[in-house]
Amino acid sequence: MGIILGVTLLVACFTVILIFKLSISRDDVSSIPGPPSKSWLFGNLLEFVLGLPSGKTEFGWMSKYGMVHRFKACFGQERLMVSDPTALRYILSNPTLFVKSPSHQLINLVAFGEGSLLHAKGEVHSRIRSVMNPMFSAANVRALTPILEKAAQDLSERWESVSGSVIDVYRAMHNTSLQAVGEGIMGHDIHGDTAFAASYANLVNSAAKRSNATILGDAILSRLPAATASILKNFPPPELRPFLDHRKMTSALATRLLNTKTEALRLGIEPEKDLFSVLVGENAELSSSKMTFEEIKNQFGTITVAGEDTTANTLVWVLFVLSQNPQWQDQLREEVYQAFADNSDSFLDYDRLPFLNALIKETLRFYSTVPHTERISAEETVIPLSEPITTSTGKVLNEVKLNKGRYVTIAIACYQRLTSVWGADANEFKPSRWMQGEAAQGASLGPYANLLCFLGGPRTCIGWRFAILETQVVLCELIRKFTFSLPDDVHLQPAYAITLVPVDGDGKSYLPLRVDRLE
Ligand code: HEM
Repeated sequence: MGIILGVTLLVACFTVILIFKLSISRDDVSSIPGPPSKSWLFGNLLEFVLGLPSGKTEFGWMSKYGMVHRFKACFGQERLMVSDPTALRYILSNPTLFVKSPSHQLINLVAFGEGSLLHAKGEVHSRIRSVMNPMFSAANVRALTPILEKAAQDLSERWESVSGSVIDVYRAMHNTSLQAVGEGIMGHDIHGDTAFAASYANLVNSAAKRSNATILGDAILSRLPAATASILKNFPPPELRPFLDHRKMTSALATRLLNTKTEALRLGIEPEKDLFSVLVGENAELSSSKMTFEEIKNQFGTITVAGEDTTANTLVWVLFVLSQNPQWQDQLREEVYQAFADNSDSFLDYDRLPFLNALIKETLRFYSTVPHTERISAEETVIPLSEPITTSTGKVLNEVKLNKGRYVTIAIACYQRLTSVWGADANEFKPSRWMQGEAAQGASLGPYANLLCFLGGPRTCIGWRFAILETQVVLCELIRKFTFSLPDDVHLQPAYAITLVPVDGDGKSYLPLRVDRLE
């Protein structure tokens, strides 16, 4: 009798475990076609993350396996790669269902602290966004035009004395972008603050490093229990140390700047134009949704990192393209001369220069500054598709069922090469596609020109207007005064370093251009 009872209990337990296992593995991911895995340890990540030129791997997968396919990450983990517009809209409009991965969250926490826009989630994120969105309104950003023009003029003055030589335009764009973010957003010359600039450079260099070790480190960080984050925030592993150092550096500076801005407000002094002064003023008027001092403070580092590197690299790619196309330089210069000659307002309306904006949009489409980002499903869910998928067993899926905890790669660069959205010439760099209005077919995804480069939904890039204005202003200043050419012996290709950067044969981020002053 005892034996029968024991066996019955064992069978019952086994059945419960089996049902549980079947129920958690019943989603569609494993049956979706994708590239064969290269190894259990790295899956397909080495070719995806380190492959050169960056983008070649995922564009190849997309044309072979379609807009939604499966690939492998470290330790045999399966992930979905998504560029299907319908699926992307669903993922982006549900930020509490598709959350950031633990390793991204840990990095954001170490680098920026609690309440940073890049780290906050759920209701805290919604509240902070609702307070900060007006800070980046079209009017507030447009009011920064003179500050951005000054940063661009400082650069062109520095270049006067080196005209005729080959300059590392990559470094120069990063310096100018740091000046623009510092003076336009913080109201402080962080570019001239050597200790800050050095600590920032250290952080960017650490973040940009990609290797077998960083890929593995990322996979391990993602598997640590959530409770370890509060310890690692202040005692991070060595590779995250520059992030902590920079958080401390930014925190001290931000406290000083915020105290000054708050005191100016209290004394009724006319606020400066910088966006943090605007935020301090607007936040003081609020009651229930107010941001705390600590929350505002933690946005300083967030904005520096999110705003400097991305915009600088956008400028880098536009100048890379122009340096090989003198006829586009002439066309742009002609348009800019004309616009300045005709302008009678205090600011030039840069949005009204068709070729300038066509070049910027095409660069953001073709050289997507942030080529991809990732999310994890926080719950079981079903992703709708715009085109059906045929699984490895021949089943046709009109939607994809996902278990909780599934990784989804948001394939920004792939979406921006979809022939169904951009036309048969999607793989050509062609500014003229923007000259007759919008270039994309279908409903809009992102905030700007139907591009996904600034993402979409509630976690859309908050600084996209600032990025566009900075790019417009710097390009106009430079093209009025200089010509650019790529030396014959320089060979560069795009590489993934969180953002997309040009690298030489040694893997160094670099853009050496011959810069000549126009008579
Ligand atoms: C061409 C330049 C830029 C590009 C391509 C870009 C791209 C992006 C992308 C793709 C995201 C979403 C990341 C994710 O959730 O995984 C993002 C978020 C963000 N960006 Fe930008 N960005 C640019 C410039 C800027 C600038 C100039 C600023 C600030 C001045 C800025 C501030 C932010 C912030 C704070 C977030 C987090 C928003 C949130 O989660 O609510 N970005 N950006």
